[in-house]
Amino acid sequence: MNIRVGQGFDVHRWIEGRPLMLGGIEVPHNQGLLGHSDADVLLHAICDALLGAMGRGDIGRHFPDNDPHYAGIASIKLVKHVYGYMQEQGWQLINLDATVICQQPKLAPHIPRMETVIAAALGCDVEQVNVKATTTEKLGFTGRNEGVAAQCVVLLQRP
Ligand SMILES: Nc1ccn([C@@H]2O[C@H](COP(=O)(O)O)[C@@H](O)[C@H]2O)c(=O)n1
Ligand SMILES: C[C@@]1(CO)OP(=O)(O)OP(=O)(O)OC[C@H]1O
Repeated sequence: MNIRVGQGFDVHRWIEGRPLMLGGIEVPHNQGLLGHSDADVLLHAICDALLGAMGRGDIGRHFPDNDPHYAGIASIKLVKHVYGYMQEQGWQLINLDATVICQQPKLAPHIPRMETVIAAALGCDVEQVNVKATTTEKLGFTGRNEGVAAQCVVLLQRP
């Protein structure tokens, strides 16, 4: 049995006039995040954690941010693509634990739906997926509402 850990981290800046996509769902808010894709910072951290565990680089290597094909793309499609690599190489998710770091909005009410969408994209049970949220107590760039950060740790196994 081969077991490997992976971690991912990403940051996107707040911007007016875009929907806020987080964890594959639209969270009602007066701002969204800037990015080449839909800027779903949580899903990007998840992609990087999975790619890291597999030893396959990072999200920008697979989905370059200067490729028009990925302009505005729903990041859940990128997660599904990464899941395709996992299947090709025989990797199974043991568990995924992620944290979204932002001062606002309050994410707790939306987290169960994010976990359901993420688990569906990764072909696993929702019990294998845990999403958390924290503020930074108004400190730093997240505390000043300049952007949102996310981090993720995954454990994969290959029988
Ligand atoms: N954007 C956020 C941030 C936090 N939460 C929830 O509030 C709890 C307390 O957060 P602190 O940063 O004050 O420790 C946290 O554990 C989350 O449950 C949230 O929903 N959305
Ligand atoms: C998701 C991708 C897709 O082009 O673009 P962005 O939305 O800019 O996101 P980022 O985390 O900066 O870079 C990764 C890219 O792969």
